[in-house]
Amino acid sequence: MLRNDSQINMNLSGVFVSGSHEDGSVVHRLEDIGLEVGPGEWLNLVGVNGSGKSTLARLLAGIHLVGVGGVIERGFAGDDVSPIVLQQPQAQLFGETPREEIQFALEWRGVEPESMQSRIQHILSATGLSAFADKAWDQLSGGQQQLAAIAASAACEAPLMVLDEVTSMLDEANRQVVLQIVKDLHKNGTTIIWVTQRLDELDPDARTAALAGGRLVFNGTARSFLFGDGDLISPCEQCGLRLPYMAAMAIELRRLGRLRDPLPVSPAEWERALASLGPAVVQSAEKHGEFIERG
Ligand SMILES: Nc1ncnc2c1ncn2[C@@H]1O[C@H](COP(=O)(O)OP(=O)(O)OP(=O)(O)O)[C@@H](O)[C@H]1O
Repeated sequence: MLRNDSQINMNLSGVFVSGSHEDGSVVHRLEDIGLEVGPGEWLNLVGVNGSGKSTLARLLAGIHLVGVGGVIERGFAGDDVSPIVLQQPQAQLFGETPREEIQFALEWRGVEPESMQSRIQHILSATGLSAFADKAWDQLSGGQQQLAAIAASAACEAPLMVLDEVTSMLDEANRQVVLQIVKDLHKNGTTIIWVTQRLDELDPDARTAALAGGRLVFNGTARSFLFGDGDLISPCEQCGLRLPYMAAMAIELRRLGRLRDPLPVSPAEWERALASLGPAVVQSAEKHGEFIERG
């Protein structure tokens, strides 16, 4: 394991990233970001398109960006660039096959040759890529290439891993595979930065930071991001994001006096909440059933 034992938080203060458009006008990709990330945390990054999620994700991974200013202390994550998986895997593949990709990642992290083969086999099998391990990229689908990029990053077992909308091109089965791998890494102490547009996949208690126009506009739990603290318009809606169907239903049921705070978010919480409601509500929820079935 290459984990850094340091317990020092990662800390960003007054961070900005500015650039310029082709016509020379200045664009602020990030402005005045103050954010702390502790070792072992899971931090969701959310926001509409162009709000600055990918820029912040790259900064947190330790990638140097042109036009950056402010204070960035990487604490437990150390000085090395952390494994980062992007939405478009093609942009980051170095090897010619999934096996090579994973091997390159392990070599980059300085893993001893003796443990390399077992780690490669383990992650190939966990991602369901064993049968495709030695195929060239042009024989693999976009989703399989994405899985290979995730496998290579996960195999590193680094103190921090950044995933930028990595499930957007995966089918439901592979999305679940990836979520499980990342959850297992998190359980073993890896800090996770999870950029997502899928608000229905947020764990209710996971810290969630929301960006709007390059600024950090919310930093709290996913539950309070979705429902607010008695606000008329929830932080989620204030950011211009649409509430997931189930969250909107929970708010409506609260308005009707059928549910009380804390409102349910996870499938397990919904099962408990639905048990206390009448069959009409349950049928309506089941019509939008994927969420319930995942429980
Ligand atoms: N290389 C770049 N140079 C200059 N401006 C950039 C560059 N990359 C992104 N931007 C601008 O910075 C802002 C934030 O972009 P970023 O990709 O971080 O947003 P995002 O929230 O990840 O968007 P999306 O959800 O569409 O991926 C946008 O206004 C974008 O146009």
